[in-house]
Amino acid sequence: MSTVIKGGTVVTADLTYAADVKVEGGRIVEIGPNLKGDEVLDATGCYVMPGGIDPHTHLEMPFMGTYSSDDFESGTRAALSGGTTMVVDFALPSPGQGLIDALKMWDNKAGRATCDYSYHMAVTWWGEQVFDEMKTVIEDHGINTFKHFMAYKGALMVNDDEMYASFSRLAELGGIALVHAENGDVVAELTAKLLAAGNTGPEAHAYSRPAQVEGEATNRAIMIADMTGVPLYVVHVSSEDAHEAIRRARSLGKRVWGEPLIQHLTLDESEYFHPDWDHAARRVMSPPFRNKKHQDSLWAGLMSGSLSVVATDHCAFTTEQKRFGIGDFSKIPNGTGGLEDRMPMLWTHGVATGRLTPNEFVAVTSTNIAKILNCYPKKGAILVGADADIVVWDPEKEKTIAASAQQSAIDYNVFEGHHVKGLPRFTLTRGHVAVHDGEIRTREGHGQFVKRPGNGTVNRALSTWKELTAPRPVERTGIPATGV
Ligand SMILES: NC(=O)NCCC(=O)O
Ligand SMILES: [Zn+2]
Ligand SMILES: [Zn+2]
Repeated sequence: MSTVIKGGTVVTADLTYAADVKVEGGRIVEIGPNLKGDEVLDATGCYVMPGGIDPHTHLEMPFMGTYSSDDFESGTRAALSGGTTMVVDFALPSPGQGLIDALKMWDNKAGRATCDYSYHMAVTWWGEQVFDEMKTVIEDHGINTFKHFMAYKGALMVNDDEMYASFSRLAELGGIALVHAENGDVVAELTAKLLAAGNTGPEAHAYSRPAQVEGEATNRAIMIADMTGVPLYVVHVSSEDAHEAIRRARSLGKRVWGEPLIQHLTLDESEYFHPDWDHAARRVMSPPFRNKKHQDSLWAGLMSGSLSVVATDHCAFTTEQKRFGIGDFSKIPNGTGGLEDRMPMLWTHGVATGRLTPNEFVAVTSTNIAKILNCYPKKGAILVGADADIVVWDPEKEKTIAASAQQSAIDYNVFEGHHVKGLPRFTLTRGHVAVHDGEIRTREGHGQFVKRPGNGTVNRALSTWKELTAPRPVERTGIPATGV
Protein backbone atom coordinates (compact mmCIF):
# COMPACT_ATOMS: atom_id res chain seq x y z
CA MET A 1 0.00 0.00 0.00
CA SER A 2 1.46 3.33 -1.07
CA THR A 3 0.62 6.89 -0.06
CA VAL A 4 1.21 9.99 -2.14
CA ILE A 5 1.45 13.43 -0.55
CA LYS A 6 0.21 15.56 -3.41
CA GLY A 7 0.42 19.20 -4.40
CA GLY A 8 2.63 20.50 -1.61
CA THR A 9 5.94 22.36 -1.43
CA VAL A 10 8.82 20.28 -0.10
CA VAL A 11 10.85 22.24 2.47
CA THR A 12 14.11 20.79 3.77
CA ALA A 13 16.97 22.38 5.67
CA ASP A 14 18.43 23.63 2.38
CA LEU A 15 15.85 23.38 -0.41
CA THR A 16 12.31 24.54 -1.25
CA TYR A 17 10.56 23.07 -4.32
CA ALA A 18 7.18 21.85 -5.56
CA ALA A 19 6.91 18.04 -5.66
CA ASP A 20 4.76 15.08 -4.69
CA VAL A 21 6.22 12.60 -2.22
CA LYS A 22 5.45 8.88 -2.45
CA VAL A 23 5.73 6.63 0.59
CA GLU A 24 5.74 2.84 0.72
CA GLY A 25 6.88 0.30 3.34
CA GLY A 26 7.55 3.09 5.83
CA ARG A 27 10.06 4.88 3.60
CA ILE A 28 10.09 7.63 0.99
CA VAL A 29 10.29 5.86 -2.39
CA GLU A 30 9.86 8.68 -4.91
CA ILE A 31 9.86 12.48 -5.07
CA GLY A 32 8.67 14.27 -8.20
CA PRO A 33 5.73 15.56 -10.23
CA ASN A 34 2.44 13.72 -10.88
CA LEU A 35 3.02 10.70 -8.63
CA LYS A 36 0.28 8.09 -8.14
CA GLY A 37 -0.48 5.88 -5.14
CA ASP A 38 -3.19 3.90 -3.35
CA GLU A 39 -3.93 6.69 -0.90
CA VAL A 40 -3.64 10.42 -1.61
CA LEU A 41 -3.06 13.13 1.00
CA ASP A 42 -3.89 16.58 -0.29
CA ALA A 43 -1.04 18.95 0.58
CA THR A 44 -2.29 21.94 -1.43
CA GLY A 45 -1.10 25.14 0.25
CA CYS A 46 1.13 23.16 2.64
CA TYR A 47 4.83 22.61 3.27
CA VAL A 48 6.03 19.00 3.26
CA MET A 49 8.82 18.85 5.82
CA PRO A 50 10.82 16.26 7.77
CA GLY A 51 8.93 15.43 10.97
CA GLY A 52 10.27 17.16 14.05
CA ILE A 53 12.81 15.47 16.31
CA ASP A 54 12.69 16.43 19.98
CA PRO A 55 16.04 15.39 21.42
CA HIS A 56 15.15 16.18 25.02
CA THR A 57 12.24 14.44 26.77
CA HIS A 58 11.67 12.81 30.15
CA LEU A 59 8.74 10.43 29.80
CA GLU A 60 7.69 8.55 32.96
CA MET A 61 10.86 9.81 34.59
CA PRO A 62 11.50 9.03 38.27
CA PHE A 63 12.39 12.44 39.70
CA MET A 64 12.12 14.32 43.00
CA GLY A 65 10.08 11.57 44.67
CA THR A 66 7.56 11.07 41.86
CA TYR A 67 7.26 10.20 38.15
CA SER A 68 6.69 12.64 35.30
CA SER A 69 3.12 12.12 34.15
CA ASP A 70 3.39 11.66 30.41
CA ASP A 71 4.47 8.15 29.55
CA PHE A 72 5.75 6.92 26.18
CA GLU A 73 2.17 6.52 24.90
CA SER A 74 0.70 9.91 25.84
CA GLY A 75 4.01 11.71 25.33
CA THR A 76 4.57 10.46 21.80
CA ARG A 77 0.88 10.97 20.95
CA ALA A 78 1.33 14.60 22.02
CA ALA A 79 4.51 14.76 19.91
CA LEU A 80 2.81 13.49 16.75
CA SER A 81 -0.15 15.78 17.24
CA GLY A 82 2.25 18.73 17.06
CA GLY A 83 4.31 17.43 14.12
CA THR A 84 7.16 15.75 16.02
CA THR A 85 7.92 12.22 14.80
CA MET A 86 10.87 11.19 16.96
CA VAL A 87 11.79 11.76 20.60
CA VAL A 88 15.04 11.11 22.43
CA ASP A 89 14.54 10.31 26.10
CA PHE A 90 17.11 10.01 28.91
CA ALA A 91 17.84 6.61 30.49
CA LEU A 92 18.75 7.47 34.09
CA PRO A 93 20.59 4.90 36.22
CA SER A 94 19.91 5.35 39.93
CA PRO A 95 23.00 5.65 42.16
CA GLY A 96 25.05 2.46 41.84
CA GLN A 97 22.82 1.04 39.10
CA GLY A 98 24.51 -0.22 35.93
CA LEU A 99 23.89 1.41 32.56
CA ILE A 100 22.61 -1.78 30.91
CA ASP A 101 20.21 -2.33 33.78
CA ALA A 102 18.82 1.19 33.37
CA LEU A 103 18.40 0.60 29.63
CA LYS A 104 16.23 -2.46 30.36
CA MET A 105 13.96 -0.30 32.51
CA TRP A 106 13.62 2.25 29.72
CA ASP A 107 12.95 -0.49 27.15
CA ASN A 108 10.07 -1.73 29.31
CA LYS A 109 8.48 1.72 29.25
CA ALA A 110 9.19 2.65 25.63
CA GLY A 111 7.37 -0.32 24.10
CA ARG A 112 4.21 1.82 24.15
CA ALA A 113 5.64 4.60 21.97
CA THR A 114 3.53 5.72 19.02
CA CYS A 115 6.50 7.24 17.14
CA ASP A 116 10.17 6.32 16.83
CA TYR A 117 12.48 7.07 19.72
CA SER A 118 16.03 6.79 20.95
CA TYR A 119 17.78 7.32 24.28
CA HIS A 120 20.61 9.32 25.70
CA MET A 121 22.37 7.55 28.56
CA ALA A 122 22.92 9.53 31.77
CA VAL A 123 26.11 9.24 33.79
CA THR A 124 24.83 9.78 37.34
CA TRP A 125 27.77 8.20 39.20
CA TRP A 126 31.25 7.05 38.30
CA GLY A 127 33.01 3.70 38.73
CA GLU A 128 34.57 0.75 36.90
CA GLN A 129 31.18 -0.67 35.92
CA VAL A 130 30.14 2.59 34.26
CA PHE A 131 33.51 2.86 32.51
CA ASP A 132 33.15 -0.71 31.14
CA GLU A 133 29.49 -0.51 30.19
CA MET A 134 29.87 2.72 28.22
CA LYS A 135 31.52 0.69 25.46
CA THR A 136 28.59 -1.78 25.32
CA VAL A 137 26.07 1.08 25.35
CA ILE A 138 27.70 2.67 22.30
CA GLU A 139 28.77 -0.38 20.34
CA ASP A 140 25.95 -2.85 21.02
CA HIS A 141 23.00 -0.62 21.90
CA GLY A 142 23.59 2.21 19.43
CA ILE A 143 23.49 5.05 21.96
CA ASN A 144 26.27 7.57 21.39
CA THR A 145 25.21 10.43 23.71
CA PHE A 146 25.82 10.59 27.48
CA LYS A 147 24.30 13.26 29.73
CA HIS A 148 25.96 14.70 32.82
CA PHE A 149 23.99 16.69 35.38
CA MET A 150 26.13 19.47 36.89
CA ALA A 151 23.15 20.32 39.14
CA TYR A 152 20.74 18.42 41.43
CA LYS A 153 23.33 18.00 44.20
CA GLY A 154 22.86 14.83 46.23
CA ALA A 155 20.78 13.25 43.47
CA LEU A 156 21.86 13.20 39.81
CA MET A 157 24.83 15.58 40.02
CA VAL A 158 28.36 14.54 39.07
CA ASN A 159 31.52 16.40 40.08
CA ASP A 160 34.33 17.72 37.88
CA ASP A 161 36.60 14.70 38.41
CA GLU A 162 33.76 12.35 37.41
CA MET A 163 32.94 14.50 34.41
CA TYR A 164 36.59 14.57 33.35
CA ALA A 165 36.81 10.77 33.59
CA SER A 166 33.55 10.24 31.71
CA PHE A 167 34.37 12.79 28.97
CA SER A 168 37.79 11.15 28.49
CA ARG A 169 36.18 7.75 28.09
CA LEU A 170 33.67 9.17 25.59
CA ALA A 171 36.45 10.74 23.54
CA GLU A 172 38.10 7.33 23.35
CA LEU A 173 34.85 5.54 22.39
CA GLY A 174 33.55 8.08 19.86
CA GLY A 175 30.64 9.34 21.97
CA ILE A 176 29.23 12.81 22.60
CA ALA A 177 29.00 14.43 26.06
CA LEU A 178 25.80 16.23 27.04
CA VAL A 179 25.56 18.53 30.04
CA HIS A 180 22.86 20.09 32.14
CA ALA A 181 25.00 23.10 32.94
CA GLU A 182 24.21 24.75 36.28
CA ASN A 183 26.62 24.99 39.21
CA GLY A 184 24.87 22.61 41.61
CA ASP A 185 27.00 23.57 44.63
CA VAL A 186 26.09 27.24 44.29
CA VAL A 187 22.41 26.43 43.65
CA ALA A 188 22.37 24.37 46.89
CA GLU A 189 23.91 27.28 48.86
CA LEU A 190 21.48 29.84 47.39
CA THR A 191 18.51 27.54 48.01
CA ALA A 192 19.40 27.10 51.70
CA LYS A 193 19.93 30.87 52.09
CA LEU A 194 16.60 31.74 50.44
CA LEU A 195 14.64 29.21 52.50
CA ALA A 196 16.30 30.41 55.73
CA ALA A 197 15.21 33.97 54.87
CA GLY A 198 11.59 32.84 54.38
CA ASN A 199 11.62 32.79 50.57
CA THR A 200 9.58 29.65 50.11
CA GLY A 201 7.42 30.42 47.03
CA PRO A 202 7.99 29.30 43.42
CA GLU A 203 9.62 32.65 42.51
CA ALA A 204 12.52 31.69 44.79
CA HIS A 205 13.25 28.77 42.46
CA ALA A 206 14.26 31.37 39.87
CA TYR A 207 16.24 33.39 42.46
CA SER A 208 18.20 30.24 43.37
CA ARG A 209 19.35 29.70 39.78
CA PRO A 210 20.61 33.02 38.38
CA ALA A 211 22.11 33.13 34.90
CA GLN A 212 25.63 33.17 36.38
CA VAL A 213 25.32 29.59 37.67
CA GLU A 214 24.48 28.53 34.13
CA GLY A 215 27.20 30.62 32.48
CA GLU A 216 29.87 29.35 34.84
CA ALA A 217 28.92 25.68 34.44
CA THR A 218 28.61 25.96 30.66
CA ASN A 219 32.08 27.45 30.41
CA ARG A 220 33.49 24.80 32.77
CA ALA A 221 31.95 21.96 30.75
CA ILE A 222 33.29 23.46 27.52
CA MET A 223 36.82 23.65 28.92
CA ILE A 224 36.72 20.09 30.31
CA ALA A 225 35.36 18.82 26.98
CA ASP A 226 38.12 20.64 25.13
CA MET A 227 40.80 19.19 27.40
CA THR A 228 39.47 15.66 26.91
CA GLY A 229 38.77 16.00 23.17
CA VAL A 230 35.07 15.15 23.23
CA PRO A 231 32.30 16.99 21.32
CA LEU A 232 29.90 18.70 23.72
CA TYR A 233 26.14 19.34 23.50
CA VAL A 234 24.71 21.76 26.08
CA VAL A 235 21.03 21.07 26.81
CA HIS A 236 18.42 23.70 27.71
CA VAL A 237 20.55 26.81 27.14
CA SER A 238 18.45 29.56 28.71
CA SER A 239 20.70 32.58 29.13
CA GLU A 240 23.04 34.95 27.35
CA ASP A 241 25.70 33.90 29.89
CA ALA A 242 25.58 30.28 28.66
CA HIS A 243 25.09 31.28 25.04
CA GLU A 244 28.08 33.63 25.22
CA ALA A 245 30.30 30.75 26.40
CA ILE A 246 29.06 28.53 23.54
CA ARG A 247 29.38 31.29 20.95
CA ARG A 248 32.94 32.04 22.04
CA ALA A 249 33.90 28.36 22.04
CA ARG A 250 32.48 27.82 18.56
CA SER A 251 34.27 30.89 17.24
CA LEU A 252 37.51 29.34 18.53
CA GLY A 253 36.84 26.11 16.65
CA LYS A 254 35.63 24.02 19.59
CA ARG A 255 33.02 21.36 18.82
CA VAL A 256 30.11 22.58 20.94
CA TRP A 257 26.37 22.74 20.22
CA GLY A 258 23.69 24.58 22.19
CA GLU A 259 20.03 23.66 22.58
CA PRO A 260 17.52 26.32 23.66
CA LEU A 261 13.98 25.24 24.59
CA ILE A 262 10.77 26.60 23.12
CA GLN A 263 9.70 27.55 26.67
CA HIS A 264 12.73 29.80 27.25
CA LEU A 265 12.30 31.38 23.83
CA THR A 266 8.66 32.34 24.38
CA LEU A 267 7.92 32.55 28.14
CA ASP A 268 9.63 34.83 30.64
CA GLU A 269 10.33 35.16 34.36
CA SER A 270 7.15 37.16 35.01
CA GLU A 271 5.37 33.78 35.12
CA TYR A 272 6.96 33.19 38.54
CA PHE A 273 5.56 36.45 39.93
CA HIS A 274 1.96 35.43 39.16
CA PRO A 275 -0.24 35.78 42.27
CA ASP A 276 -1.61 32.25 41.81
CA TRP A 277 0.78 29.73 43.45
CA ASP A 278 -0.28 26.93 41.08
CA HIS A 279 0.33 29.09 38.01
CA ALA A 280 3.88 29.88 39.11
CA ALA A 281 4.70 26.35 40.35
CA ARG A 282 3.54 24.74 37.11
CA ARG A 283 6.28 26.71 35.37
CA VAL A 284 9.10 25.72 37.73
CA MET A 285 11.87 24.15 35.73
CA SER A 286 15.65 24.27 35.62
CA PRO A 287 17.06 26.51 34.34
CA PRO A 288 14.15 28.88 35.05
CA PHE A 289 12.51 31.25 32.57
CA ARG A 290 14.50 34.46 32.12
CA ASN A 291 14.04 38.06 30.98
CA LYS A 292 13.83 39.58 27.49
CA LYS A 293 17.57 40.19 27.24
CA HIS A 294 18.20 36.46 27.52
CA GLN A 295 15.34 35.58 25.18
CA ASP A 296 16.68 37.96 22.51
CA SER A 297 20.08 36.32 22.85
CA LEU A 298 18.60 32.84 22.26
CA TRP A 299 16.71 34.00 19.17
CA ALA A 300 19.84 35.67 17.84
CA GLY A 301 21.72 32.41 18.41
CA LEU A 302 19.23 30.49 16.30
CA MET A 303 19.34 33.14 13.59
CA SER A 304 23.12 33.30 13.45
CA GLY A 305 23.78 29.59 13.90
CA SER A 306 25.58 29.74 17.26
CA LEU A 307 22.66 27.73 18.72
CA SER A 308 21.66 24.64 16.77
CA VAL A 309 18.51 22.90 17.99
CA VAL A 310 15.17 23.77 19.62
CA ALA A 311 13.90 21.14 22.09
CA THR A 312 11.33 20.97 24.92
CA ASP A 313 12.83 19.06 27.89
CA HIS A 314 9.26 17.74 28.16
CA CYS A 315 9.00 16.64 31.79
CA ALA A 316 5.37 17.11 32.74
CA PHE A 317 4.06 17.05 36.31
CA THR A 318 0.42 17.51 37.30
CA THR A 319 -0.76 20.34 39.54
CA GLU A 320 -1.13 17.81 42.36
CA GLN A 321 2.53 16.78 41.93
CA LYS A 322 3.68 20.41 41.82
CA ARG A 323 1.93 20.96 45.17
CA PHE A 324 4.55 18.73 46.88
CA GLY A 325 6.45 22.01 47.11
CA ILE A 326 3.92 24.14 49.00
CA GLY A 327 5.95 25.84 51.76
CA ASP A 328 9.31 24.83 50.20
CA PHE A 329 10.02 25.71 46.56
CA SER A 330 12.92 23.23 46.43
CA LYS A 331 10.41 20.36 46.63
CA ILE A 332 8.40 21.45 43.57
CA PRO A 333 9.14 18.79 40.91
CA ASN A 334 11.21 20.54 38.22
CA GLY A 335 9.89 20.36 34.70
CA THR A 336 7.37 21.62 32.15
CA GLY A 337 5.62 20.23 29.07
CA GLY A 338 5.90 21.35 25.46
CA LEU A 339 6.10 18.35 23.11
CA GLU A 340 2.82 19.15 21.41
CA ASP A 341 3.47 22.87 21.09
CA ARG A 342 7.16 23.16 20.14
CA MET A 343 6.65 23.21 16.36
CA PRO A 344 3.56 25.50 16.21
CA MET A 345 5.04 27.90 18.80
CA LEU A 346 8.38 28.07 16.96
CA TRP A 347 6.68 28.57 13.61
CA THR A 348 4.46 31.33 15.02
CA HIS A 349 7.20 33.18 16.92
CA GLY A 350 10.06 32.30 14.56
CA VAL A 351 8.93 31.94 10.95
CA ALA A 352 5.84 34.16 11.02
CA THR A 353 7.87 36.99 12.61
CA GLY A 354 10.67 36.66 10.05
CA ARG A 355 13.27 35.59 12.61
CA LEU A 356 13.64 32.19 10.91
CA THR A 357 13.18 31.02 7.33
CA PRO A 358 11.12 27.86 6.79
CA ASN A 359 14.40 26.08 5.93
CA GLU A 360 15.99 27.26 9.18
CA PHE A 361 12.87 26.04 10.98
CA VAL A 362 13.45 22.55 9.53
CA ALA A 363 17.13 22.74 10.44
CA VAL A 364 16.59 23.59 14.12
CA THR A 365 13.60 21.29 14.69
CA SER A 366 14.87 18.22 12.82
CA THR A 367 17.86 18.09 10.47
CA ASN A 368 20.59 19.58 12.68
CA ILE A 369 19.88 17.20 15.54
CA ALA A 370 19.60 14.19 13.21
CA LYS A 371 23.12 15.00 12.02
CA ILE A 372 24.48 15.62 15.54
CA LEU A 373 22.97 12.37 16.83
CA ASN A 374 24.21 10.41 13.79
CA CYS A 375 20.85 9.23 12.47
CA TYR A 376 20.73 11.42 9.32
CA PRO A 377 19.39 10.90 6.63
CA LYS A 378 17.28 8.04 8.03
CA LYS A 379 15.71 10.83 10.09
CA GLY A 380 15.54 14.58 9.46
CA ALA A 381 15.37 14.34 5.66
CA ILE A 382 12.97 14.30 2.72
CA LEU A 383 15.03 12.03 0.50
CA VAL A 384 14.38 8.76 -1.30
CA GLY A 385 15.27 5.99 1.18
CA ALA A 386 14.70 8.10 4.30
CA ASP A 387 12.10 7.02 6.86
CA ALA A 388 8.70 8.48 5.99
CA ASP A 389 8.60 10.67 9.11
CA ILE A 390 6.90 13.64 7.51
CA VAL A 391 4.81 16.59 8.60
CA VAL A 392 2.48 18.25 6.10
CA TRP A 393 2.46 21.73 7.54
CA ASP A 394 -0.47 24.08 6.97
CA PRO A 395 0.75 27.66 7.51
CA GLU A 396 -2.84 28.95 7.58
CA LYS A 397 -4.24 26.58 10.18
CA GLU A 398 -4.60 28.21 13.60
CA LYS A 399 -5.71 27.50 17.15
CA THR A 400 -5.53 28.84 20.67
CA ILE A 401 -3.59 26.44 22.89
CA ALA A 402 -5.76 24.93 25.64
CA ALA A 403 -5.09 22.11 28.09
CA SER A 404 -8.66 20.93 27.59
CA ALA A 405 -7.85 19.97 23.98
CA GLN A 406 -4.31 18.61 24.40
CA GLN A 407 -2.96 15.05 24.18
CA SER A 408 -0.58 15.37 27.13
CA ALA A 409 -1.76 13.70 30.35
CA ILE A 410 -1.32 16.77 32.57
CA ASP A 411 -4.11 19.10 33.61
CA TYR A 412 -2.68 22.41 32.36
CA ASN A 413 -0.48 23.82 29.62
CA VAL A 414 2.24 26.44 30.15
CA PHE A 415 1.23 27.96 26.79
CA GLU A 416 -2.47 28.14 27.69
CA GLY A 417 -4.17 30.96 25.73
CA HIS A 418 -1.30 31.44 23.26
CA HIS A 419 -2.53 31.72 19.70
CA VAL A 420 -0.57 29.77 17.08
CA LYS A 421 -0.78 29.89 13.30
CA GLY A 422 0.94 27.01 11.48
CA LEU A 423 -0.07 23.45 12.41
CA PRO A 424 0.17 19.94 10.98
CA ARG A 425 -2.48 18.89 8.47
CA PHE A 426 -0.99 15.37 8.41
CA THR A 427 1.78 13.76 10.45
CA LEU A 428 3.29 10.50 9.17
CA THR A 429 5.39 8.23 11.34
CA ARG A 430 7.27 5.72 9.16
CA GLY A 431 4.45 6.00 6.65
CA HIS A 432 1.54 5.63 9.07
CA VAL A 433 -0.73 8.70 8.99
CA ALA A 434 -1.00 9.33 12.73
CA VAL A 435 -2.56 12.78 12.45
CA HIS A 436 -5.17 13.14 9.72
CA ASP A 437 -6.60 16.63 9.42
CA GLY A 438 -7.20 17.06 13.14
CA GLU A 439 -8.03 13.42 13.81
CA ILE A 440 -5.56 11.47 15.98
CA ARG A 441 -4.92 7.96 14.64
CA THR A 442 -1.82 7.00 16.62
CA ARG A 443 -0.99 3.33 17.21
CA GLU A 444 0.38 2.31 20.57
CA GLY A 445 3.58 0.28 20.10
CA HIS A 446 4.19 1.51 16.53
CA GLY A 447 7.37 3.32 17.59
CA GLN A 448 10.74 1.67 17.01
CA PHE A 449 14.08 2.27 18.67
CA VAL A 450 16.53 4.20 16.47
CA LYS A 451 20.13 3.04 16.80
CA ARG A 452 22.78 5.75 16.55
CA PRO A 453 26.33 4.47 16.12
CA GLY A 454 29.32 6.19 17.68
CA ASN A 455 32.30 7.77 15.93
CA GLY A 456 30.35 10.17 13.72
CA THR A 457 32.11 12.60 11.41
CA VAL A 458 32.62 15.28 14.08
CA ASN A 459 34.17 12.72 16.46
CA ARG A 460 36.55 11.59 13.75
CA ALA A 461 37.53 15.13 12.79
CA LEU A 462 38.04 16.17 16.42
CA SER A 463 40.13 13.13 17.33
CA THR A 464 42.30 13.63 14.24
CA TRP A 465 42.86 17.27 15.21
CA LYS A 466 43.54 16.44 18.87
CA GLU A 467 46.05 13.75 17.86
CA LEU A 468 47.80 16.18 15.49
CA THR A 469 48.03 18.92 18.12
CA ALA A 470 48.70 16.71 21.19
CA PRO A 471 51.59 17.74 23.46
CA ARG A 472 54.69 15.77 22.55
CA PRO A 473 58.02 15.35 24.31
CA VAL A 474 60.77 17.64 22.95
CA GLU A 475 63.56 15.69 21.24
CA ARG A 476 66.78 16.94 22.88
CA THR A 477 70.35 16.21 22.02
CA GLY A 478 72.37 17.90 24.71
CA ILE A 479 70.90 16.49 27.95
CA PRO A 480 73.15 17.32 30.88
CA ALA A 481 74.35 14.30 32.89
CA THR A 482 72.86 14.00 36.38
CA GLY A 483 74.32 12.93 39.72
CA VAL A 484 77.85 14.06 38.96
N1 LIG B 1 14.56 20.71 33.38
C1 LIG B 1 13.81 20.35 34.40
O1 LIG B 1 13.46 21.21 35.19
N2 LIG B 1 13.43 19.06 34.59
C2 LIG B 1 13.81 17.94 33.85
C3 LIG B 1 15.15 17.40 34.24
C4 LIG B 1 16.25 18.21 33.62
O2 LIG B 1 16.47 18.16 32.42
O3 LIG B 1 16.94 18.93 34.33
ZN1 LIG C 1 18.39 19.33 32.79
ZN1 LIG D 1 15.93 17.45 30.81
